[in-house]
Amino acid sequence: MTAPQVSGHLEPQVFADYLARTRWFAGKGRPFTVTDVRTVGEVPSRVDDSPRVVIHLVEVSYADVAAGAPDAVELYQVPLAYYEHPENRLDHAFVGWWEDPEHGWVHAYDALHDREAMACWLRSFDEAAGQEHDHTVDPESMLTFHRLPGHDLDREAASTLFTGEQSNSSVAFGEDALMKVFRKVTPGVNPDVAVHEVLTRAGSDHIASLYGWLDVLDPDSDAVIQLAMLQQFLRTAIDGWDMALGSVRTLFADPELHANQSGGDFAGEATRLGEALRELHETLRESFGTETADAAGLVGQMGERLAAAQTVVPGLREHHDRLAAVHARVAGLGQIEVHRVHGDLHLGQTLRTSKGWKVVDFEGEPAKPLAERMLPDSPWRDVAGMLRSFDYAPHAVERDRTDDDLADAAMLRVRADEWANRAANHFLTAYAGGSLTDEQQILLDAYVADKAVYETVYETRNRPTWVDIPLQAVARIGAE
Ligand SMILES: Nc1ncnc2c1ncn2[C@@H]1O[C@H](COP(=O)(O)OP(=O)(O)O)[C@@H](O)[C@H]1O
Ligand SMILES: O=P(O)(O)O[C@H]1O[C@H](CO)[C@@H](O[C@H]2O[C@H](CO)[C@@H](O)[C@H](O)[C@H]2O)[C@H](O)[C@H]1O
Repeated sequence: MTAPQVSGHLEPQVFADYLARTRWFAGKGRPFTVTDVRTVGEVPSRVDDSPRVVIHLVEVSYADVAAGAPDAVELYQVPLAYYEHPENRLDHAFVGWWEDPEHGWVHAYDALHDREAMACWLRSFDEAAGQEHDHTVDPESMLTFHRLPGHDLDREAASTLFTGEQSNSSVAFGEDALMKVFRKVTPGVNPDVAVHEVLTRAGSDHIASLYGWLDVLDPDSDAVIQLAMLQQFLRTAIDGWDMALGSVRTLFADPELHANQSGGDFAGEATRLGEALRELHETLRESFGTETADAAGLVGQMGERLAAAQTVVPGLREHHDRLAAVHARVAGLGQIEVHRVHGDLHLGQTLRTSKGWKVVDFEGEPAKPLAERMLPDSPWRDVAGMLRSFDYAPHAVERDRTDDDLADAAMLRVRADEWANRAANHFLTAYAGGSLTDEQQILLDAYVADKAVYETVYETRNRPTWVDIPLQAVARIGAE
């Protein structure tokens, strides 16, 4: 079976120009060329007046690394809505136009911005229901819409594209469902889909249930590529990061009060978050099983990560010995338990709903290769991620302040530490069911160090003005 060809002139430069304008393209700071544009399928279920919705995979090659390096080539998904005439309402999502010998003039727009195009997508998911859980809607295009049983979609729901800071693109369908379209795609299973499928089947209370996903058999790699995921829309949920910032702002508004006296005290939520993570890890253990890993190997990996990070963030060098000493204590633990974990947990990946805390986005750290993100790891990696987030929240509020009253700033620094320590203590006690054992503390300290090092690289590359937050944390590690 061959992929359907869109004839005409799909100029790579059209896609290069568009990628450079998007939030989600991760190669904006690098010298890149679009080296291939593949058409992998057309979303079916059109009705009168709907556009053709054609899914393209755009291959991007980078000139700043040697050919063959892991990050020398990336693949991005760009679904386009094809119209015969210009659609002025979609000017902001215009990608390009060309003359197609078969279909005449094509005016192409990013399909995620277009309600007509998204309606085709939703209908395709809806039509996949009732076929056990797996139904090839259009064998010609090799696109497969999968559905899990248990939820009837609202077929008429209108789409709204999320506008937040995201590495992928999310579209809400009314109040019913949320579709995440993966932008940077990799042949093979996407961990977000895989983990959500298992946790949904296990009935976990701490995730948004998976309703379905879309994949395609890519003729070039001869592998399945997962393109999108449809899940429960937690429409009334509040982002954990926003909640934490709100709590800190309330504390800072009246710095005479201690964190435990503040009206916005976060301790109760931190406790509930700790309980939620404990239950989530239990379900992950039961569903995926556990293994043991050699602690010395872990120390080696952390050391390699630190060495690589120092080339990006030279300011880490002066902290190397203290960080390495914190890592080294893990070696004495022999074998440690590992299993499937979240892998990149922070407050921005948690949502507070009326039914408790939910965790989203199981893709792992975006910078890691897919194969590495699928490996089992210690649950203390997730715990450490949350502790780092508790440190970030007050410092993020502090850095936004314009008030230069020094006495006040010193007081706020005390309150910032108080807030972070209080949240961490409540979270840890709830997670561990009491005090940590020596072994748990050693693992936690090492993962906190490892995460802070990762963050210095992440911030240097993505938000250089934030890098002081993890650098200050690194300076404290092993020094107390
Ligand atoms: N099921 C959901 N219901 C409501 N909001 C969600 C849901 N899943 C994610 N979100 C919101 O969308 C944002 C982006 O989701 P995320 O999965 O982290 O995307 P990305 O992979 O692009 O970072 C999250 O920060 C969260 O606020
Ligand atoms: O959400 P992503 O999977 O894209 O995670 C990446 O971006 C996060 C920032 O959006 C980054 O998190 C860091 O900043 C957070 C505050 O914005 C803070 O709460 C986290 O503790 C801190 O690590 C994350 O590391 C990165 O992988």
